[in-house]
Amino acid sequence: MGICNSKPSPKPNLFAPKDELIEENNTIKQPSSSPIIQKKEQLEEETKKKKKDEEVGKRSPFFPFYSPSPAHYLFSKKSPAPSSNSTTPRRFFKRPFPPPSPAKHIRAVLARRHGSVKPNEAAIPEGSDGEHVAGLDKSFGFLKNFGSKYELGEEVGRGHFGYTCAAKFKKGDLKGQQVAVKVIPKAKMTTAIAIEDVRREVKILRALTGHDNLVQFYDAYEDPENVYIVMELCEGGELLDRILSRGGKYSEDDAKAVMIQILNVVAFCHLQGVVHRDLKPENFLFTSKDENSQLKAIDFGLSDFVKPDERLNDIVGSAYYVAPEVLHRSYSTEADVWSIGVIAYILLCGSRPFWARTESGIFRAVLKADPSFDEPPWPSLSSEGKDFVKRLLNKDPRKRMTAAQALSHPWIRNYSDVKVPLDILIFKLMKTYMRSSSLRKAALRALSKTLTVDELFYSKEQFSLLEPNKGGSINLENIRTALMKNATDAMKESRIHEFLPSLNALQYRRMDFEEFCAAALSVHQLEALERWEQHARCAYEIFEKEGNRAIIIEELASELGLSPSVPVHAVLHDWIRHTDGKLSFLGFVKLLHGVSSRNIAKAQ
Ligand SMILES: Nc1ncnc2c1ncn2[C@@H]1O[C@H](COP(=O)(O)OP(=O)(O)OP(=O)(O)O)[C@@H](O)[C@H]1O
Ligand SMILES: [Ca+2]
Ligand SMILES: [Ca+2]
Repeated sequence: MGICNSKPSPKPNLFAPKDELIEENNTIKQPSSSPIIQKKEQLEEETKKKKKDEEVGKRSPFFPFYSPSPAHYLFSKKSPAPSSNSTTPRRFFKRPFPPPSPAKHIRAVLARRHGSVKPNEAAIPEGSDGEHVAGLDKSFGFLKNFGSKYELGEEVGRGHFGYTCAAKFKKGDLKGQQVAVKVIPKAKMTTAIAIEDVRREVKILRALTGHDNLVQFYDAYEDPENVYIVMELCEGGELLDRILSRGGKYSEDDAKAVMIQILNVVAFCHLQGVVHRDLKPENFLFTSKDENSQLKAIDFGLSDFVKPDERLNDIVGSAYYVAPEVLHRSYSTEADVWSIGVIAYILLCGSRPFWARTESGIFRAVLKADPSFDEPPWPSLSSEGKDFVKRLLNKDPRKRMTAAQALSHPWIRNYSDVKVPLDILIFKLMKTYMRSSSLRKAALRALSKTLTVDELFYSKEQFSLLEPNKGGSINLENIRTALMKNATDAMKESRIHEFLPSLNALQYRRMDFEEFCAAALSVHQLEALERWEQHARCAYEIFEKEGNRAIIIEELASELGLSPSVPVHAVLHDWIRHTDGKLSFLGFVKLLHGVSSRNIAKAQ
């Protein structure tokens, strides 16, 4: 192993069109004025004004991180009034200026969830008491005695769906102990989707709670007016506030410490089959004001369960953090990793990678523009740091690192003793591998032999998490044990059911590390590397010696499982070398990618 070991060189940086990404307006810097509190209509007004100002050559006076929806700040009791000193110091520092990201979710989603505008979905009007809307069942089966157990205190935060208060236990052993309570008014739940979202938020919190970097969930209550989600109180404020209080930038080491915690919890969620869908600095809270305080993921309000082969299609999230494939309506857990890439980019340079004044402008940038790595401070940052961010922000989800892979990236793993968690991806890859033809397995094996020691770090970690026997091999039982060990109680059954059947062949035989490297190898990810061509050439040489054999077109077609409708001679003509009837380099690379009648038909 370790035949190809050239280093990747940085990718060329293409700038976003100037009218979309206006750098000078996209940097986190200290505010020059009191908070700008904008309602949506106000904002549209101001955006228009801004455009006009620019047309006449004036520089916009607005703070760079403009927020199209400031509901959070509008209603926060603690938000400092303009030029007022009467607020608490925390608040003063907390919100001296608008947030660097739109707290709001993508407009269409909000509209749908709140039932305002969706042409083909009957929006049910709110009842006069804001609670009983015809046909909607707003009972959740949660506990009913919230008021007798807790005493609500001051508000600590607010979002689009509810507000969060500190609260205390009224009696019992825990009397006086503080918790946080997210209060979601039932009056706001005006569609079945909105109700289902709350149900799912609680279900997911309940299923996932227990991870160090996930807010501890205690219980959910309801009364005729509200749903109450009781959880641990995080007193250190949002990650967003820390970014702002540092003037927007983190040192590489400080950014790593934050990234490790974010990646850890997200890898965990993905392993459990949950995609968060709203990762942004507002949704990570510090437990205390301490510099080294632990970070916790919150707000699973847009999260969903996703099965291994399933693609989700609803456009959900917050504009600056939304992944391109979400906008294309076909996505899975990789979309969260993109959002982490956006957070990493912001942490390291203080600007957003995709910026525009309008939501559609942001979407265009996300789909088309490459973020800049040329402007300060990027030239002075480590090449590993840049490589890390670029691999999170790959527009092709198949080529993007997973959260567990990101924890294995040299930029992170050399920082401290990071424990790499079990990666959902290896189960997906192994599943595909087990279904592949013997010819493809041989090709993958050849490719895996070209991996460098560095590139094998991740596979080694994953393999050891599957706890091989003394002989260094795994079977179905090892995989079952690892899944059981890593799944939460709520998820055990579903995860086992989702993965084990496809790996059934390992009931009767074992898999050693060498084969595991081939099985758990993502050709798409390797293809994203600068040195892909080299890997492929080296692998072909190995394949020539170890796996290549003369094959006739019909046999190849049946190995590939092509349907009889595919004109095999026309399609596979170049896949076979005419001199000796063995697989050509082209055929080899195609085989590595795996083919199906469908993508062959598409390529025609
Ligand atoms: N456990 C907690 N401890 C302290 N503060 C919290 C806690 N949970 C939430 N908050 C505060 O309340 C705010 C709103 O909570 P959350 O994000 O869950 O609400 P939301 O209505 O779903 O928001 P969004 O508009 O982002 O969807 C958070 O940004 C945070 O400042
Ligand atoms: Ca939130
Ligand atoms: Ca939310």
